[in-house]
Amino acid sequence: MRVELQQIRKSYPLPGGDGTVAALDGVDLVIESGTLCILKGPSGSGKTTLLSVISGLSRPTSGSVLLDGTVVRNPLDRQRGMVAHGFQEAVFIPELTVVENLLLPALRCGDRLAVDRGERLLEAFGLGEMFDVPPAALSGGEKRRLNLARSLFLPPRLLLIDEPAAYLDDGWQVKAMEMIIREVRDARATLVMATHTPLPGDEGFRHILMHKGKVIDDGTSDY
Ligand SMILES: Nc1ncnc2c1ncn2[C@@H]1O[C@H](COP(=O)(O)OP(=O)(O)OP(=O)(O)O)[C@@H](O)[C@H]1O
Repeated sequence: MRVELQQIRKSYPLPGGDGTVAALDGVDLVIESGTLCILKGPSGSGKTTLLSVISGLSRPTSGSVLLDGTVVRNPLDRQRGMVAHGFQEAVFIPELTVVENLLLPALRCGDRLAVDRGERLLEAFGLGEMFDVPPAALSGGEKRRLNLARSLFLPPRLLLIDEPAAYLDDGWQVKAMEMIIREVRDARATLVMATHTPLPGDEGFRHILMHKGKVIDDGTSDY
């Protein structure tokens, strides 16, 4: 999926209602379909906000988001375009088990192939013994792995991940990155991952650098 951002601004009210802070300050960016990107920049530079705006979880104050050339205005438009995200703080349904949380999109159709794929993904993310426990019983790293598995379950055309390494030990950082890259390449999807630390296996990625709400290097010159 091709992503195009035109003059995106996002402001938040300052605490106390005295003015606003510009989390995004006029971002123009084009990411061609199938590109694997790292979004870098210091804490507070706007990486999470940018991912939220692309995913539709947050509306820009002004500017346009185009997916495959079409302006999108709400999360449902994105669902049709298969946008998935693995943000740091995952929300799971507490009454459902781990495997049910992952399979939720397939439960209604009961498609056996989808169920097999979901179970394989959970096993690949080291959750093979955890199918039937509630998400509350998982550790921080296990929850993170469930969240990543869930973001890959319906092969996305655009995958947005905030801090993929968060809560993962070194071994799982490497394995999770391998899995993400393999699935994204198989699906010929576009990948944007925000991080301020180098990620294992990110060689050959396009590196986009943010600073104070702006893209200061879009990574096309050395890509
Ligand atoms: N909901 C919010 N309300 C008010 N200000 C916000 C909100 N979300 C983000 N901000 C502000 O917008 C700016 C950009 O934040 P953002 O979380 O996008 O940065 P980031 O680059 O992802 O940072 P980090 O690497 O620490 O996660 C920061 O100044 C932050 O304080």
